[in-house]
Amino acid sequence: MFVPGHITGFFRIHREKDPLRTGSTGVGITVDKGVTTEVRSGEGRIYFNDREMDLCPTKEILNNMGIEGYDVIHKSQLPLGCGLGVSGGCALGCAYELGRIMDPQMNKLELLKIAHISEVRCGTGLGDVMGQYFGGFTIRKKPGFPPDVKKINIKDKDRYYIVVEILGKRETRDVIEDPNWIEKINKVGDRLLKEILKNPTLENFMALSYIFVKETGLASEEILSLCEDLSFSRGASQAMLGDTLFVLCTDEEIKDVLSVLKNPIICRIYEGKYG
Ligand SMILES: Nc1ncnc2c1ncn2[C@@H]1O[C@H](COP(=O)(O)OP(=O)(O)OP(=O)(O)O)[C@@H](O)[C@H]1O
Ligand SMILES: CC(C)(CO)[C@@H](O)C(=O)[O-]
Repeated sequence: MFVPGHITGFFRIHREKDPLRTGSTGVGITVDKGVTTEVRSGEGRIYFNDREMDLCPTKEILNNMGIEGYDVIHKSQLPLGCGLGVSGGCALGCAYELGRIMDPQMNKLELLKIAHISEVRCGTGLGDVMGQYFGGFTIRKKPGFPPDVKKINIKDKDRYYIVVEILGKRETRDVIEDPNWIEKINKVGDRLLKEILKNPTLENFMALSYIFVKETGLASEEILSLCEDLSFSRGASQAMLGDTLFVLCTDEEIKDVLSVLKNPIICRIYEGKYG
């Protein structure tokens, strides 16, 4: 099954003892590049782009669902650890494929729940699977489970591109479990969430995402400087939580956007839903 990549522009961390109540509020968007997951009879091995790997969320789901005798095969168009929600895509894909084997009638929200818990336990995500489940441009109004997600209709979706440039890797866990970062993220994230709800447009999402990375200090100098160079586009910011730039632009702007970047990945907005 294909699960799209997900980019969070800004967020707030909510941490509780119960992993179901732990999560993030915030805003993100799914793109048409992502992860495809298959399961085959095997010995519980996990493969990511043909490499055997102990990928924490996938392993957690295999253990949680207590299903034996299968290997999980992830093929991803995007790398892990770059703020593109790839670990969440692996988690949701794995839960769905195992669910299909265990009980084809299994409630999809139950599978989303299993994927969310695995992301929280591994420290690899707080809200990506929610955005991936609903698809498109989403505002996560409440953290964790059950999801309270507002899906925003995008007028003229096909006019837009999301262009991504990966500059490096960053482990999500190093940020979301650090009290100093949590304090900064939550202060700014709370305020911006109120702002987006007043005017939930893609352009406002990009503008607020840029304010978020500037005010929290999460962006590198290189990314901030690229964002300045891309000010002619519909907006540019850093994908949470990676050393990755993302840009919103239209057909008319894309040529100039690409001329600023070295290794751009050109994506479209993906609005498919899994529920
Ligand atoms: N070779 C590897 N073997 C095992 N685990 C790996 C390997 N490479 C990466 N990982 C794991 O993959 C996970 C990547 O999670 P992370 O949340 O940082 O990335 P992401 O989901 O792609 O991005 P984000 O959550 O920021 O959108 C981490 O748990 C990391 O330890
Ligand atoms: C924590 C996070 C930014 C990591 O990708 C994401 O899971 C989110 O928005 O909750």
